[in-house]
Amino acid sequence: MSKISQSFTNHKNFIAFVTANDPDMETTVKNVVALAKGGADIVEIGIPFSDPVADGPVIQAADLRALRDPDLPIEVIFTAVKEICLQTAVPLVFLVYLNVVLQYGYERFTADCEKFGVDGLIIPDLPYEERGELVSFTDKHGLDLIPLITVTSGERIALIAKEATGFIYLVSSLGVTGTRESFAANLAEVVGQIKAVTNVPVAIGFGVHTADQAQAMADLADGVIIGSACVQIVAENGHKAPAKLQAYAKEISAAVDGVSVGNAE
Ligand SMILES: O=P(O)(O)OC[C@@H](O)[C@@H](O)c1c[nH]c2ccccc12
Repeated sequence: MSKISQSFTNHKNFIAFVTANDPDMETTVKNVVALAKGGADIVEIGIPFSDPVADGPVIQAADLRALRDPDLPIEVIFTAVKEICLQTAVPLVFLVYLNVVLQYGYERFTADCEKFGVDGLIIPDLPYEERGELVSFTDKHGLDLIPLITVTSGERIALIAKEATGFIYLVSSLGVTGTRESFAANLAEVVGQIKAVTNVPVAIGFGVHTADQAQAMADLADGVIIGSACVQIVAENGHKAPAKLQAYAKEISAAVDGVSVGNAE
């Protein structure tokens, strides 16, 4: 069992997201460590990208801040990962657009993930049909390739779920990342469809920001993912973000931990 799926054993997960190099790499390292200290069970690190099509305004703005230095080499992000791993054992996932991985090269990218301590990848613009080639490399290097499932995918749900490792990222509602007040009405039903074909844990993301919402999502599934709300804390607090993120993670993980594991099984 992978380090990522293991983290769901007997326990609902809070998965946090921050963009790398926002506002700088040193703060990113501190932010990830602070989220883990506050109780985040997994941390997603976003690799900044010039055309983040799945992202709403908050994460787009973070990408712009991170890319003010347009030649940010991926190597710098790998070095930061190594630094993070010296300070915390929290599983790490890269949220990365396909073009970045293609440019760096499938073998080199996945080998470096293994070498520096990344446990999984989420590639929002990688279509299910095109994951085959990459899977041979993620398998070779012990990485989970975490698929996104949307509530509209109908019969595709079973197809995608069956191949998943690590966890399944269930997108709470159509559109781009960013905080919301309501979610697709049939989330429980979709979780049921996924559970019918796989034991891989399901975490729900897109739009969640309050402790109450996090609790409701953890109640429906095995975990909850929060991105834009964390990134907004970074935007508002800059170098002082680590302490604020730690406090926020503490509040969210208390809400998520309060949900008993029997749900959504
Ligand atoms: O920002 P939100 O609405 O809390 O959603 C999580 C999300 O930020 C994170 O998982 C993510 C960041 N960029 C993405 C692109 C596609 C899918 C998911 C993501």
